[in-house]
Amino acid sequence: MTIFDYEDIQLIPNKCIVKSRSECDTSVKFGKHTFKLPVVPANMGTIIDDKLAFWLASNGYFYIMHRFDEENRKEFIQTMKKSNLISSISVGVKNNEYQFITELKNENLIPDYITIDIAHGHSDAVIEMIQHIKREIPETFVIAGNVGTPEAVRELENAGADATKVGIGPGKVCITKLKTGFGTGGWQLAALNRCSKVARKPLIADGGIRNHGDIAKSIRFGATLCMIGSLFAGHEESPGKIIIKDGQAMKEYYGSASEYQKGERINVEGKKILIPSKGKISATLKEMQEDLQSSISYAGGKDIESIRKVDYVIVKNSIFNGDWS
Ligand SMILES: NC(=O)C1=CN([C@@H]2O[C@H](COP(=O)(O)OP(=O)(O)OC[C@H]3O[C@@H](n4cnc5c(N)ncnc54)[C@H](OP(=O)(O)O)[C@@H]3O)[C@@H](O)[C@H]2O)C=CC1
Ligand SMILES: Nc1nc2c(ncn2[C@@H]2O[C@H](COP(=O)(O)O)[C@@H](O)[C@H]2O)c(=O)[nH]1
Repeated sequence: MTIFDYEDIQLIPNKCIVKSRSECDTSVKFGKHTFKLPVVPANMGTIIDDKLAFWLASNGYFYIMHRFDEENRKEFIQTMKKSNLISSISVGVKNNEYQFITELKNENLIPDYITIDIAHGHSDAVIEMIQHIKREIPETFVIAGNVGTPEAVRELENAGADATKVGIGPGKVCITKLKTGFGTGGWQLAALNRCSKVARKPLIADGGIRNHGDIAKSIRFGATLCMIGSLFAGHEESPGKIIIKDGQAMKEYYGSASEYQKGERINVEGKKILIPSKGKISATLKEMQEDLQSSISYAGGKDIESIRKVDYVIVKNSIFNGDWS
Protein backbone atom coordinates (compact mmCIF):
# COMPACT_ATOMS: atom_id res chain seq x y z
CA MET A 1 0.00 0.00 0.00
CA THR A 2 1.50 3.37 -1.02
CA ILE A 3 0.99 5.98 1.65
CA PHE A 4 0.91 9.72 1.01
CA ASP A 5 -0.88 12.85 2.10
CA TYR A 6 -1.70 16.21 0.53
CA GLU A 7 1.78 17.71 0.91
CA ASP A 8 3.43 14.67 -0.71
CA ILE A 9 1.57 14.96 -4.02
CA GLN A 10 1.99 17.21 -7.03
CA LEU A 11 -0.33 16.98 -9.99
CA ILE A 12 1.28 17.04 -13.44
CA PRO A 13 -0.01 19.66 -15.91
CA ASN A 14 -1.53 18.93 -19.30
CA LYS A 15 -1.66 21.29 -22.28
CA CYS A 16 -4.02 24.18 -21.61
CA ILE A 17 -7.16 24.39 -23.77
CA VAL A 18 -8.64 27.65 -22.47
CA LYS A 19 -7.72 31.27 -23.24
CA SER A 20 -8.63 32.44 -19.76
CA ARG A 21 -9.09 30.69 -16.41
CA SER A 22 -12.49 32.34 -16.22
CA GLU A 23 -13.67 29.81 -18.84
CA CYS A 24 -13.15 26.96 -16.34
CA ASP A 25 -16.31 25.72 -14.65
CA THR A 26 -15.94 24.78 -10.96
CA SER A 27 -19.55 23.71 -10.46
CA VAL A 28 -20.48 20.27 -9.21
CA LYS A 29 -23.68 18.22 -9.19
CA PHE A 30 -24.36 16.56 -5.88
CA GLY A 31 -27.68 14.81 -5.44
CA LYS A 32 -30.37 16.69 -7.34
CA HIS A 33 -28.64 20.06 -7.10
CA THR A 34 -25.67 21.80 -8.67
CA PHE A 35 -23.36 23.97 -6.56
CA LYS A 36 -20.74 26.59 -7.43
CA LEU A 37 -17.83 24.78 -5.75
CA PRO A 38 -17.01 21.18 -4.75
CA VAL A 39 -16.58 22.37 -1.19
CA VAL A 40 -18.69 22.33 1.98
CA PRO A 41 -17.88 24.06 5.29
CA ALA A 42 -17.62 21.52 8.11
CA ASN A 43 -20.82 20.85 10.05
CA MET A 44 -19.28 22.12 13.27
CA GLY A 45 -20.46 24.61 15.89
CA THR A 46 -17.68 27.14 15.24
CA ILE A 47 -17.92 26.87 11.44
CA ILE A 48 -21.59 27.19 10.54
CA ASP A 49 -24.81 28.56 12.00
CA ASP A 50 -28.31 29.27 10.61
CA LYS A 51 -27.33 32.65 9.25
CA LEU A 52 -24.29 31.42 7.34
CA ALA A 53 -26.23 28.38 6.08
CA PHE A 54 -28.86 30.76 4.70
CA TRP A 55 -26.20 32.90 3.02
CA LEU A 56 -24.42 29.88 1.50
CA ALA A 57 -27.64 28.37 0.14
CA SER A 58 -28.80 31.74 -1.21
CA ASN A 59 -25.50 32.15 -3.04
CA GLY A 60 -25.34 28.73 -4.69
CA TYR A 61 -23.02 26.93 -2.27
CA PHE A 62 -23.66 23.59 -0.57
CA TYR A 63 -23.86 23.60 3.24
CA ILE A 64 -24.53 21.10 6.02
CA MET A 65 -25.97 22.52 9.24
CA HIS A 66 -24.45 20.94 12.38
CA ARG A 67 -26.49 18.79 14.78
CA PHE A 68 -25.66 20.51 18.07
CA ASP A 69 -28.76 22.70 18.29
CA GLU A 70 -31.28 19.86 18.25
CA GLU A 71 -34.32 21.94 19.25
CA ASN A 72 -33.88 24.34 16.35
CA ARG A 73 -33.67 21.83 13.51
CA LYS A 74 -37.35 21.76 12.50
CA GLU A 75 -37.61 25.54 12.48
CA PHE A 76 -34.41 25.67 10.44
CA ILE A 77 -35.85 23.33 7.79
CA GLN A 78 -39.07 25.37 7.71
CA THR A 79 -37.19 28.63 7.19
CA MET A 80 -35.12 27.20 4.35
CA LYS A 81 -38.17 25.67 2.67
CA LYS A 82 -40.17 28.90 2.94
CA SER A 83 -37.26 30.67 1.24
CA ASN A 84 -37.04 28.04 -1.50
CA LEU A 85 -33.53 27.12 -0.43
CA ILE A 86 -32.06 23.67 -0.01
CA SER A 87 -32.39 22.21 3.48
CA SER A 88 -29.42 20.21 4.74
CA ILE A 89 -29.13 19.07 8.35
CA SER A 90 -27.14 16.63 10.48
CA VAL A 91 -28.27 13.90 12.85
CA GLY A 92 -26.61 11.54 15.31
CA VAL A 93 -27.57 7.95 16.04
CA LYS A 94 -29.04 8.06 19.54
CA ASN A 95 -32.63 6.87 20.18
CA ASN A 96 -34.20 10.34 20.07
CA GLU A 97 -32.90 10.80 16.51
CA TYR A 98 -35.12 7.95 15.26
CA GLN A 99 -38.16 9.73 16.64
CA PHE A 100 -36.94 13.02 15.12
CA ILE A 101 -36.81 11.48 11.62
CA THR A 102 -40.31 10.06 12.02
CA GLU A 103 -41.56 13.49 13.14
CA LEU A 104 -40.05 15.07 10.02
CA LYS A 105 -42.02 12.60 7.93
CA ASN A 106 -45.27 13.17 9.86
CA GLU A 107 -44.93 16.96 9.69
CA ASN A 108 -43.92 16.88 6.03
CA LEU A 109 -40.63 18.60 6.78
CA ILE A 110 -38.50 16.53 4.43
CA PRO A 111 -34.92 17.85 4.22
CA ASP A 112 -33.11 17.68 0.89
CA TYR A 113 -29.97 16.32 2.58
CA ILE A 114 -29.31 14.59 5.91
CA THR A 115 -25.79 13.88 7.15
CA ILE A 116 -25.32 11.17 9.76
CA ASP A 117 -22.44 12.64 11.71
CA ILE A 118 -20.55 10.38 14.08
CA ALA A 119 -16.88 9.73 14.72
CA HIS A 120 -16.80 6.02 13.88
CA GLY A 121 -19.27 5.62 11.03
CA HIS A 122 -18.46 2.01 10.17
CA SER A 123 -20.98 0.69 12.67
CA ASP A 124 -24.39 -0.93 12.92
CA ALA A 125 -25.59 2.28 14.58
CA VAL A 126 -25.02 4.20 11.33
CA ILE A 127 -26.28 1.38 9.10
CA GLU A 128 -29.53 1.23 11.08
CA MET A 129 -29.95 5.01 10.93
CA ILE A 130 -29.41 5.01 7.14
CA GLN A 131 -32.07 2.31 6.82
CA HIS A 132 -34.47 4.20 9.09
CA ILE A 133 -34.12 7.43 7.10
CA LYS A 134 -34.53 5.60 3.80
CA ARG A 135 -37.64 3.84 5.11
CA GLU A 136 -39.24 7.00 6.50
CA ILE A 137 -38.18 9.69 4.02
CA PRO A 138 -36.67 7.92 0.99
CA GLU A 139 -36.46 11.10 -1.09
CA THR A 140 -33.86 12.63 1.25
CA PHE A 141 -30.23 12.33 0.10
CA VAL A 142 -28.27 10.61 2.90
CA ILE A 143 -24.60 11.33 3.59
CA ALA A 144 -23.08 8.88 6.09
CA GLY A 145 -19.80 8.91 7.99
CA ASN A 146 -17.14 9.18 8.95
CA VAL A 147 -15.15 6.23 7.69
CA GLY A 148 -11.59 5.47 6.61
CA THR A 149 -11.73 2.16 4.74
CA PRO A 150 -13.11 0.71 1.48
CA GLU A 151 -15.00 -1.94 3.48
CA ALA A 152 -16.87 0.79 5.34
CA VAL A 153 -17.73 2.64 2.13
CA ARG A 154 -19.19 -0.56 0.66
CA GLU A 155 -21.25 -1.34 3.74
CA LEU A 156 -22.71 2.15 4.08
CA GLU A 157 -23.49 2.34 0.36
CA ASN A 158 -25.12 -1.10 0.51
CA ALA A 159 -27.21 0.06 3.47
CA GLY A 160 -28.54 2.89 1.30
CA ALA A 161 -26.20 5.85 1.84
CA ASP A 162 -26.15 8.18 -1.17
CA ALA A 163 -22.68 9.50 -0.30
CA THR A 164 -19.98 8.62 2.22
CA LYS A 165 -17.72 10.95 4.15
CA VAL A 166 -14.07 9.81 4.46
CA GLY A 167 -11.73 11.00 7.21
CA ILE A 168 -11.00 9.71 10.69
CA GLY A 169 -8.78 12.10 12.54
CA PRO A 170 -7.05 14.27 9.90
CA GLY A 171 -8.78 17.46 11.11
CA LYS A 172 -6.93 20.51 12.40
CA VAL A 173 -8.60 20.37 15.82
CA CYS A 174 -8.64 16.60 15.97
CA ILE A 175 -6.75 14.58 18.58
CA THR A 176 -8.17 11.15 17.69
CA LYS A 177 -4.78 9.86 16.51
CA LEU A 178 -3.15 10.92 19.78
CA LYS A 179 -5.97 9.70 22.02
CA THR A 180 -6.72 6.37 20.28
CA GLY A 181 -3.87 5.52 17.92
CA PHE A 182 -6.36 5.14 15.03
CA GLY A 183 -7.26 7.03 11.92
CA THR A 184 -6.32 8.48 8.56
CA GLY A 185 -4.40 11.46 9.98
CA GLY A 186 -1.14 11.76 8.03
CA TRP A 187 -2.37 9.60 5.12
CA GLN A 188 -5.84 11.02 4.48
CA LEU A 189 -5.30 11.42 0.73
CA ALA A 190 -4.14 7.80 0.36
CA ALA A 191 -7.12 6.63 2.44
CA LEU A 192 -9.43 8.56 0.14
CA ASN A 193 -7.70 6.95 -2.85
CA ARG A 194 -8.29 3.46 -1.41
CA CYS A 195 -11.95 4.23 -0.72
CA SER A 196 -12.43 5.57 -4.25
CA LYS A 197 -11.43 2.18 -5.70
CA VAL A 198 -14.66 0.64 -4.41
CA ALA A 199 -17.06 3.59 -4.18
CA ARG A 200 -20.07 3.52 -6.51
CA LYS A 201 -21.48 6.77 -5.11
CA PRO A 202 -19.92 10.16 -4.28
CA LEU A 203 -17.25 10.49 -1.60
CA ILE A 204 -16.67 13.56 0.55
CA ALA A 205 -13.04 14.08 1.61
CA ASP A 206 -13.31 15.35 5.18
CA GLY A 207 -10.46 16.97 7.08
CA GLY A 208 -6.82 17.81 6.51
CA ILE A 209 -7.24 20.36 3.75
CA ARG A 210 -4.74 23.15 4.45
CA ASN A 211 -4.36 24.84 1.06
CA HIS A 212 -6.70 25.51 -1.85
CA GLY A 213 -4.63 23.21 -4.07
CA ASP A 214 -5.65 20.33 -1.79
CA ILE A 215 -9.16 20.61 -3.27
CA ALA A 216 -7.87 19.62 -6.72
CA LYS A 217 -5.80 16.85 -5.14
CA SER A 218 -8.90 15.51 -3.34
CA ILE A 219 -10.80 15.46 -6.62
CA ARG A 220 -7.91 13.66 -8.34
CA PHE A 221 -7.99 10.97 -5.67
CA GLY A 222 -11.73 10.37 -5.79
CA ALA A 223 -13.65 13.08 -3.94
CA THR A 224 -16.81 14.68 -5.29
CA LEU A 225 -16.80 17.27 -2.48
CA CYS A 226 -14.34 18.41 0.19
CA MET A 227 -15.49 19.18 3.72
CA ILE A 228 -13.34 21.92 5.20
CA GLY A 229 -13.15 23.30 8.74
CA SER A 230 -10.01 25.31 9.53
CA LEU A 231 -9.85 27.24 6.23
CA PHE A 232 -13.42 28.43 6.88
CA ALA A 233 -12.85 29.26 10.57
CA GLY A 234 -12.15 32.81 11.71
CA HIS A 235 -14.30 34.69 9.19
CA GLU A 236 -16.64 37.53 10.16
CA GLU A 237 -19.59 35.18 9.65
CA SER A 238 -18.00 32.23 11.52
CA PRO A 239 -19.84 31.53 14.79
CA GLY A 240 -16.64 31.14 16.88
CA LYS A 241 -16.19 33.60 19.77
CA ILE A 242 -13.81 36.55 19.18
CA ILE A 243 -10.80 36.61 21.52
CA ILE A 244 -8.26 39.43 21.62
CA LYS A 245 -4.76 37.99 22.02
CA ASP A 246 -1.68 40.26 22.14
CA GLY A 247 -3.82 43.01 20.59
CA GLN A 248 -4.89 40.82 17.65
CA ALA A 249 -8.47 39.70 17.02
CA MET A 250 -8.72 35.91 16.92
CA LYS A 251 -11.67 33.51 16.61
CA GLU A 252 -12.21 30.23 18.39
CA TYR A 253 -12.26 27.01 16.36
CA TYR A 254 -12.95 23.86 18.37
CA GLY A 255 -13.63 20.20 17.66
CA SER A 256 -17.12 18.72 17.81
CA ALA A 257 -15.73 16.11 20.21
CA SER A 258 -13.94 18.70 22.35
CA GLU A 259 -14.99 19.59 25.89
CA TYR A 260 -16.03 23.03 24.55
CA GLN A 261 -18.68 21.51 22.26
CA LYS A 262 -19.64 18.67 24.59
CA GLY A 263 -19.78 20.78 27.76
CA GLU A 264 -18.03 17.99 29.66
CA ARG A 265 -14.71 16.15 29.58
CA ILE A 266 -15.94 12.74 28.44
CA ASN A 267 -14.65 10.84 25.40
CA VAL A 268 -12.83 13.97 24.29
CA GLU A 269 -11.20 13.67 20.83
CA GLY A 270 -11.01 17.34 19.88
CA LYS A 271 -9.26 20.53 20.97
CA LYS A 272 -9.64 24.31 20.65
CA ILE A 273 -7.39 26.65 18.67
CA LEU A 274 -7.47 30.35 17.87
CA ILE A 275 -7.52 31.47 14.23
CA PRO A 276 -6.61 35.06 13.27
CA SER A 277 -9.70 37.01 12.23
CA LYS A 278 -10.02 36.80 8.45
CA GLY A 279 -12.66 39.06 6.93
CA LYS A 280 -15.57 37.91 4.85
CA ILE A 281 -16.15 34.28 3.84
CA SER A 282 -17.19 35.46 0.35
CA ALA A 283 -13.58 36.59 -0.26
CA THR A 284 -12.23 33.14 0.66
CA LEU A 285 -14.83 31.40 -1.54
CA LYS A 286 -13.93 33.70 -4.45
CA GLU A 287 -10.24 32.93 -4.06
CA MET A 288 -11.00 29.18 -3.80
CA GLN A 289 -12.95 29.42 -7.04
CA GLU A 290 -10.13 31.28 -8.83
CA ASP A 291 -7.56 28.77 -7.59
CA LEU A 292 -9.71 25.82 -8.66
CA GLN A 293 -10.28 27.40 -12.08
CA SER A 294 -6.52 27.59 -12.36
CA SER A 295 -6.22 23.91 -11.30
CA ILE A 296 -8.68 22.97 -14.05
CA SER A 297 -6.65 24.89 -16.62
CA TYR A 298 -3.44 23.08 -15.51
CA ALA A 299 -5.35 19.79 -15.84
CA GLY A 300 -5.90 20.68 -19.49
CA GLY A 301 -9.66 20.88 -19.27
CA LYS A 302 -12.64 23.14 -18.75
CA ASP A 303 -14.40 21.50 -15.83
CA ILE A 304 -13.82 19.55 -12.66
CA GLU A 305 -13.96 16.18 -14.44
CA SER A 306 -10.69 17.03 -16.19
CA ILE A 307 -8.83 16.87 -12.86
CA ARG A 308 -9.87 13.27 -12.16
CA LYS A 309 -7.38 11.58 -14.46
CA VAL A 310 -4.28 13.79 -14.35
CA ASP A 311 -0.94 12.17 -13.62
CA TYR A 312 0.81 12.88 -10.37
CA VAL A 313 4.11 12.39 -8.60
CA ILE A 314 4.82 11.57 -4.99
CA VAL A 315 7.47 13.98 -3.74
CA LYS A 316 7.80 12.97 -0.08
CA ASN A 317 9.43 15.65 2.06
CA SER A 318 11.11 17.25 -0.95
CA ILE A 319 9.23 20.53 -1.40
CA PHE A 320 11.58 23.31 -0.28
CA ASN A 321 10.21 26.02 -2.54
CA GLY A 322 6.78 27.33 -3.30
CA ASP A 323 5.63 27.15 0.33
CA TRP A 324 4.16 30.01 2.38
CA SER A 325 7.30 31.09 4.28
N1 LIG B 1 -14.03 12.93 11.69
C1 LIG B 1 -13.41 12.59 12.78
O1 LIG B 1 -12.28 12.15 12.76
C2 LIG B 1 -14.06 12.72 14.10
C3 LIG B 1 -15.13 13.50 14.25
N2 LIG B 1 -15.71 13.66 15.47
C4 LIG B 1 -16.89 14.52 15.57
O2 LIG B 1 -17.22 14.72 16.92
C5 LIG B 1 -18.63 14.69 17.10
C6 LIG B 1 -18.99 13.71 18.17
O3 LIG B 1 -18.80 12.41 17.65
P1 LIG B 1 -19.34 11.11 18.37
O4 LIG B 1 -18.57 10.96 19.63
O5 LIG B 1 -19.32 9.99 17.42
O6 LIG B 1 -20.84 11.49 18.61
P2 LIG B 1 -21.79 11.12 19.76
O7 LIG B 1 -21.17 11.54 21.02
O8 LIG B 1 -23.12 11.63 19.39
O9 LIG B 1 -21.77 9.53 19.64
C7 LIG B 1 -22.59 8.91 18.76
C8 LIG B 1 -22.93 7.53 19.28
O10 LIG B 1 -21.91 6.65 18.87
C9 LIG B 1 -21.30 6.07 20.02
N3 LIG B 1 -19.89 6.06 19.73
C10 LIG B 1 -19.08 7.10 19.48
N4 LIG B 1 -17.83 6.69 19.24
C11 LIG B 1 -17.87 5.36 19.34
C12 LIG B 1 -16.89 4.35 19.20
N5 LIG B 1 -15.60 4.66 18.94
N6 LIG B 1 -17.26 3.07 19.37
C13 LIG B 1 -18.54 2.76 19.67
N7 LIG B 1 -19.52 3.68 19.82
C14 LIG B 1 -19.18 4.95 19.65
C15 LIG B 1 -21.67 6.95 21.17
O11 LIG B 1 -21.76 6.25 22.39
P3 LIG B 1 -20.69 6.52 23.57
O12 LIG B 1 -20.45 8.01 23.60
O13 LIG B 1 -21.37 6.01 24.78
O14 LIG B 1 -19.47 5.75 23.17
C16 LIG B 1 -23.03 7.44 20.78
O15 LIG B 1 -24.02 6.52 21.10
C17 LIG B 1 -19.23 14.39 15.73
O16 LIG B 1 -19.66 15.60 15.16
C18 LIG B 1 -18.09 13.81 14.94
O17 LIG B 1 -18.16 14.12 13.57
C19 LIG B 1 -15.22 13.05 16.58
C20 LIG B 1 -14.11 12.27 16.50
C21 LIG B 1 -13.46 11.99 15.24
N1 LIG C 1 -11.12 13.83 15.61
C1 LIG C 1 -11.93 14.88 15.56
N2 LIG C 1 -12.30 15.34 14.35
C2 LIG C 1 -13.12 16.36 14.35
C3 LIG C 1 -13.60 16.97 15.52
N3 LIG C 1 -14.44 17.95 15.18
C4 LIG C 1 -14.48 17.96 13.83
N4 LIG C 1 -13.68 17.01 13.33
C5 LIG C 1 -13.40 16.69 11.93
O1 LIG C 1 -12.51 17.67 11.39
C6 LIG C 1 -13.02 18.11 10.13
C7 LIG C 1 -12.46 19.47 9.74
O2 LIG C 1 -11.09 19.35 9.49
P1 LIG C 1 -10.16 20.58 9.05
O3 LIG C 1 -8.80 19.95 8.92
O4 LIG C 1 -10.67 21.08 7.74
O5 LIG C 1 -10.19 21.62 10.10
C8 LIG C 1 -14.52 18.07 10.36
O6 LIG C 1 -15.26 18.12 9.18
C9 LIG C 1 -14.68 16.76 11.12
O7 LIG C 1 -14.71 15.64 10.29
C10 LIG C 1 -13.18 16.47 16.76
O8 LIG C 1 -13.51 16.98 17.85
N5 LIG C 1 -12.33 15.43 16.73
